[in-house]
Amino acid sequence: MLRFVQSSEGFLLVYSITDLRSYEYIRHLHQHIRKVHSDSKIPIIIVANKGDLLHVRQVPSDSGIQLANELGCSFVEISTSENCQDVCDVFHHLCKEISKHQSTSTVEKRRGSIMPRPRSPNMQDLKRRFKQALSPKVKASSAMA
Ligand SMILES: Nc1nc2c(ncn2[C@@H]2O[C@H](COP(=O)(O)OP(=O)(O)OP(=O)(O)O)[C@@H](O)[C@H]2O)c(=O)[nH]1
Repeated sequence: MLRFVQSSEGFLLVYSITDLRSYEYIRHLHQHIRKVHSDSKIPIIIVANKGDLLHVRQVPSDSGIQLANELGCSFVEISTSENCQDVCDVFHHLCKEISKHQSTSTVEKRRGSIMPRPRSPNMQDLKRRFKQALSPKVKASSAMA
């Protein structure tokens, strides 16, 4: 699993709204991703599946939203069996987030590689440094006199 997490550029963390344990496991998966990827902005979407099984729901939508906010992820509730378009949309959304993330991190890397130009010394600074350099000599010569 580590190998897959390392080589991935984005994640869909899926739980079932009918299974509280699968929801609780999301936090653990998220921690694992964070350990492997130091980049805190790697795209992660939390997906609540089986949205059609409302009569056996164990996880309210609000809990999913709350968790996603807390972990800084996107959130969507879907039903893979009722609406396969939802599945396409989730993957599409993830791909968009990955490409956005990659373009911003490339810009940041470029910015980081540009060395700041050394500031040329201004006259005030030169005067101050000149005085500083002279002052021990002045003291020494007055002590001799
Ligand atoms: N009603 C409903 N059933 C679903 C949905 N998604 C998957 N299922 C059903 O849930 C069962 C398990 O689906 P799998 O794709 O095998 O997924 P799994 O990870 O093994 O999931 P679990 O067995 O539920 O832990 C299958 O019978 C699917 O048809 C959904 O959105 N709604």
